[in-house]
Formats: sequence, structure tokens, C-alpha cells
Amino acid sequence: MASSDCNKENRGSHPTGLVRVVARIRGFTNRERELAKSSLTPWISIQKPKGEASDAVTLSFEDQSASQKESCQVHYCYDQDENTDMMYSREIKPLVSGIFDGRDATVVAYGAIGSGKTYTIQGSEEKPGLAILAMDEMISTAERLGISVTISLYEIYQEHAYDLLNPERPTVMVLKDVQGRIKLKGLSQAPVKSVSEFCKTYLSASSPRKAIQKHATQLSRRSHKCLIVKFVTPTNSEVSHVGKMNFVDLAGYEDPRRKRSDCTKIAENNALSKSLYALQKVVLALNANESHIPFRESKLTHMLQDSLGGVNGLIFIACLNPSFCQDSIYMASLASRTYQGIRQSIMDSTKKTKSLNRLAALSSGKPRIPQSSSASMKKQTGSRMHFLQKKVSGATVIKGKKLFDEANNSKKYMKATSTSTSCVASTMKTETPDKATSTVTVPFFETTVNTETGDEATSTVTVPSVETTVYTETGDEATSTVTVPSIEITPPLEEESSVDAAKAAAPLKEVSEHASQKSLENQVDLSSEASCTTEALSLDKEGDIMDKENTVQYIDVGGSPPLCARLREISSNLKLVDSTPTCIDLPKQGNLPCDGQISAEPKDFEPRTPPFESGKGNERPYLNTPREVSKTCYCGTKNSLVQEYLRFVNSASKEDLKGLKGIGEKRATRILEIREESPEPFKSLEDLKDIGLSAKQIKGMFAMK
Ligand SMILES: Nc1ncnc2c1ncn2[C@@H]1O[C@H](COP(=O)(O)OP(=O)(O)OP(=O)(O)O)[C@@H](O)[C@H]1O
Repeated sequence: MASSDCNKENRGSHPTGLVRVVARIRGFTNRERELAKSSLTPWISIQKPKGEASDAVTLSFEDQSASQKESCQVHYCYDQDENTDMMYSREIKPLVSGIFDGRDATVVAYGAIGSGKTYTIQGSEEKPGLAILAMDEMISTAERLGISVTISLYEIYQEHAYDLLNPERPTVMVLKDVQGRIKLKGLSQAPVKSVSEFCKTYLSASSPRKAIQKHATQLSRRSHKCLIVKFVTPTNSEVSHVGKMNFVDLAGYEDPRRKRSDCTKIAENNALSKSLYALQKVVLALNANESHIPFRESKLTHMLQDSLGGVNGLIFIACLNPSFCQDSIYMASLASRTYQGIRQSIMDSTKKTKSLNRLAALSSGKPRIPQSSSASMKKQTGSRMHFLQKKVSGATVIKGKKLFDEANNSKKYMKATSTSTSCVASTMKTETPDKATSTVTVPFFETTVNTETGDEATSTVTVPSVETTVYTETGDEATSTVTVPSIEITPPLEEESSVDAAKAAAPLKEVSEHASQKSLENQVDLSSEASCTTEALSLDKEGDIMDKENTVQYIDVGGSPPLCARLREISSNLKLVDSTPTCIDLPKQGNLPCDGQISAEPKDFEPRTPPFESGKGNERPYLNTPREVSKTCYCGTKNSLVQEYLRFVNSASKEDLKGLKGIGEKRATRILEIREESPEPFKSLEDLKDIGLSAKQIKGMFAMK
């Protein structure tokens, strides 16, 4: 391979992995210098703990409007005195080398209007940007290897892609070939043999505003500009596969809430927000190894699908204005979130490896303790912090959150996410710094299986032996073994209706002004509820023992449990009420256990005649059998369960909705769509038919056998 050695050498500047998030503060323009008259003082300060070798730097913004300091973190920030050449050799050169080893690379610049995105990506012939510098190197390497180079250039404007190399500006379609690879139909490719030829084509086609756009409205239109550099290897070439390189110059961001914007500007901004939001979601989902990657959430991510993830390189460049600019704070905040998310997933994967090692060690001999439910925690200091970090930066963090959170420092996050967390399966007190014991009751576990439709079939499994691992911030683990009596598997619900499938496959619709405004202002963080991740569920061959490594990422911090957990608890207790009537410990005073609280220790059931008090309005049915007792209990509980369920469906985030039985990606999306149309649209179980659930399925949810 052409550049393996070069790669090894250069990879040192990418120590944290294949995704980098950097910022760049643009230099002052001559006009800004003139206008300022006196000396221009920087409003962003950069803390680089290891100077140029820093791999985590903190940016602090002097927020003049709020007279407070905002801060955020990224891998690196290029100050005004660090030019494009420096940025190229540190950030882009390693990616260029990777191209000839078969990896794709993507460089994305985003930022507020006039923050230097085009200057950074494109530049000019006199002051070449990253694309021109990269092209110089790529063309000479390709020449040496006998490979030819082609370029394509397209624009994405409000979720529609147009070919910029064709003067007619035809629409570009995103299709998939039989191998599932993305094909951009209608996109021209132009061969380039030299940098000067490239510059001529690139600069004229990507700056068409004056030359080509005929109407005044088009002059100011904000769109993304994307350059693809591809390589064509001759059949006899020694190079088997060469990757491609994407340079993306995103449209400038401007907060429409702060400025009087016309409809077009709002729509443009919504389209940009959508792209940025989707891009961040995709990157975090890829990094977290999630099963569903939302590539289709925006045109940009859909078009870049092949180049993102895996061993491909990706760099985000958040361009920042050198003078006070609130929009730059938003952009830096977004960069910081991506950075935190990437770091968190790296931490998580390290922990996962540790946990698997532990599982292997445990399964090699240590006997399980039956009928016990104790857990010992070595170190619990900071476990809450771990959770908070997870919520702040993990892939799940962005769901339901405002895209550009003005408050990006950790203090604010702590405040925002310090709401209740606990789980039906495990309750742990985290106050004590050292050893602690926790009691764990496990009514059932839910395992999800992805079906072909992308939805989930849910099986409810009551496991005889469950092992729970809790991570503390320090990476220490606490293990608990729980034994419960029976195994029960409920069949999965039917697949979603084809109407939903068709809807999901339909092209992305234009974002309405109202809807996207709403999305920008959506500050409700429903994701603050705890999520339970179950992994590595395995049944042994005899079927006697079921071991489970359960990575619990929720810690009880003293509040109420999350809705999904409570729903599961009620649901599971109902199942127990229904299926094991002989184990119900009836209260002596005849008060029925309608609150769903079932004794963890099953006791012998002694049939008893409930006291009957006659009188007006005081008639009660005569309860003779355990089944009747259960039924009466069930009626009361069912109503509250249904109400709670509907409340949840009306308010939960997409990810939380997917935790519900029978609700997968498509139904969760449909619920969100319906909720956008009217608040709290699910008033009765009947309304669940709108998301494609059949009457039978709805009935089955709360039915008593
Ligand atoms: N690093 C820099 N040093 C000096 N001048 C710069 C730098 N970056 C950008 N500029 C100047 O700032 C101005 C705005 O830059 P540019 O057009 O690249 O911004 P942009 O973010 O692409 O704008 P838009 O949002 O309109 O697309 C230009 O005049 C450019 O020459």
C-alpha cells in the first residue's frame, strides 16, 4: 500500500479515534479591523493543557449579554495565529493517507454565518483551503500509483440535492444498489489531472451565487456544499481499493429566534438544524454501536452514509467568529456535545470489555448463590456523576433535547439531569462512599429482538438467576445475584402495518415552519429517565440456569422512578397477580393489594372470606376465589396502569417509547408525528390504533387471562 508507513506515523495526531471534533477561530478581516479602530480583544480564551499536543482543550466564551462565562470542550482549537496549513498537516493529512489504504474520509465545517467555513474548506487559489491542500497531495499520490481522480460537487438546499457541476443544476437522487451501497443518481463526475484544473472547476462551480443564481432571493440562499473526491483504479493496478473523500461546507447558522427572519430564512435554518442534528445523532449512534443508525433523518447523512462509521475518518470543524457571536456559542456547544459523546462511547467500550472479562472470570467456577439478592459495591463515589456524564454525552443524550443548548458546562448539565433515576430491577443507594449492600428484586427482564421491519419483538422472561453489574465512575463493578422462580415467555406482538412501513419509506417531507420552530425550542429532556441496557443474555444448554450480564446505567439518586420502570413494575406485578394467585399474601383487614405491591417472599395462600359491609354505596362484590380477588384488584390497577401508559405515550422520548412492548422505531416515530399535530393526542387505548396497533394487540396489553 502506498502510504501505510505514513499512516502509522500520522495516526499519532488522532489518538482518540477516528472522529475528531475541533474548533477554529477565524482571523479578523480588514473591515473588522477598520471598524474596531482600537485593538480587538479576543472573546474566546483557549486552555490547552499540553500546548499544541493537547487532545482536549477548553474554550471559554465571554458572554456579554449574560455577563457570564460559557465553556465547552473539544479535541483541539485552532487559534487565529494557527493557519490552514497547520490545520491541514495535523488533521487532514492523516485522513488523506488513509484514503489510499481504502478508508473514506469526511471533513465537515459548520458554524455561524461568516465564521470562516468556506475559507477553511475551500479557500482561494492564493490562500488554499483544506480541500485544495488535500487535493494537491491526493493528485500527486494518485499520479504515482497510476490512479485517476474525479470530483463531484453538489449542493443541499432545504433537503434537496442539486448537482453543481452541471449548469442545469439537476436534482440528485439517493439510491441504493443491490449490495446496499449508496448511489447518487444524477450527480456528474469530472476528471481532474492537476490542482489548477481542480481549482478552476471547484471554485467556479461552488461559488455560483453571482454567476448562476438569477434571482435576488437565490443570492443569499444558504445551502450545504459538498465535494466528493473519488479515485478510479485501473484493473491491473496494485492498489485494490481506494477510499473517497468528502468535504462538506455547511450553511451558516443563524438563530431565527433572535433576528427577524422571513419564512425562507426560518426554513433554511430548520434544514440546517436538521442536518446538524442528524449528523450528530448518526455519529453518536455509530460510536455507541447502536443497532439503528438514523442515516435517513436528513439528506446530508443519507448521502454520506457510505463514508461514515467503521474505519472511516471524520472530522468536525466548528468555525467560530472572533468577535462576540451568540450563534458561535451555540455551534461550540454542539461541537462539545459531539466531543463528549465520542469520549463517552470510548469509555463505555472500555468498560464493556472489562465487564466481559469479568463475566468470563465469573463463569469459570464461582458458584451462584440461590435465593439471594445481595450486591456489594466496592466504590460508589461518583456513580451519580457517571450517570450524569452518560446522560450528558452518550448517544442517548440528544434525544428530546434542544439542539443548541446554550448551557454547555457540566454544572448546568448536572442541574438538568439530576432528576430521579431508579429501576424496577434494581434499587441502589449511592450515598455511602465505600462498601454498600443493595437488595434487588427482579420480576422480569425484557429482551428485544429486531425484526426485519426494523421493529422489535419483545419477550418477557422471568429469569431464575440474574446477575447485575453496576459501574461506578471509577470503573469498579458491583455484582448481585438474584434468583426468581419461573420462566415465562409471552409471544411478540404482530409486525407493524404496511401503512407505517410505507410512511417510513416515504421521502423526507419539508419541515414546516411551525414544526421546526418547535423542534428548536424543544427543551424537554425526557431522556433524563434512566435506561436499562441488558447485554449478553445466555441460556445454558440444560435450560436450568440463565446467566445475565446486565449493565445497569441507572442509579437511584433519591427521586421517583422513571415512568417506563414504573410501568414495567406494575405490568410485571399484574402478571404475577394473574399467574400465581396462590402466592398472594392477602392483607388481614381485607384490603386488597391493588397497589400492585406483591410480597417478594411468596407465602402460602389461605382462602379467606372478605368482610362484607352492607350499606348505601358500600356494596362490594363477594370475593370467593383467588381469581376473583385478583380480578377485583386488576380492575383498579388496570385503570391506573392505562392512564399511566397513555401519559407515557403522550410524553416520552422516542427512545423511551421504544422500550414499550410492541413499539419499535416506526411506531415511535409515528407517535412523535401525531404528538406534533396535537398535544396529548392519546386519550384512550383506542387511539393506539392510529399507530398501527390492532384491537387485539391493544386488548392483549392489559388483558387478564
Ligand atoms: N482564518 C481567517 N483569517 C482571515 N480571514 C478569514 C479567516 N476565515 C475567514 N476569513 C474571512 O472572513 C470572511 C467570512 O469567511 P467565509 O466566507 O469563509 O465565512 P462562511 O462561514 O463561509 O460564511 P457563510 O456563512 O456566509 O457561508 C471572509 O471575508 C474571509 O476571507
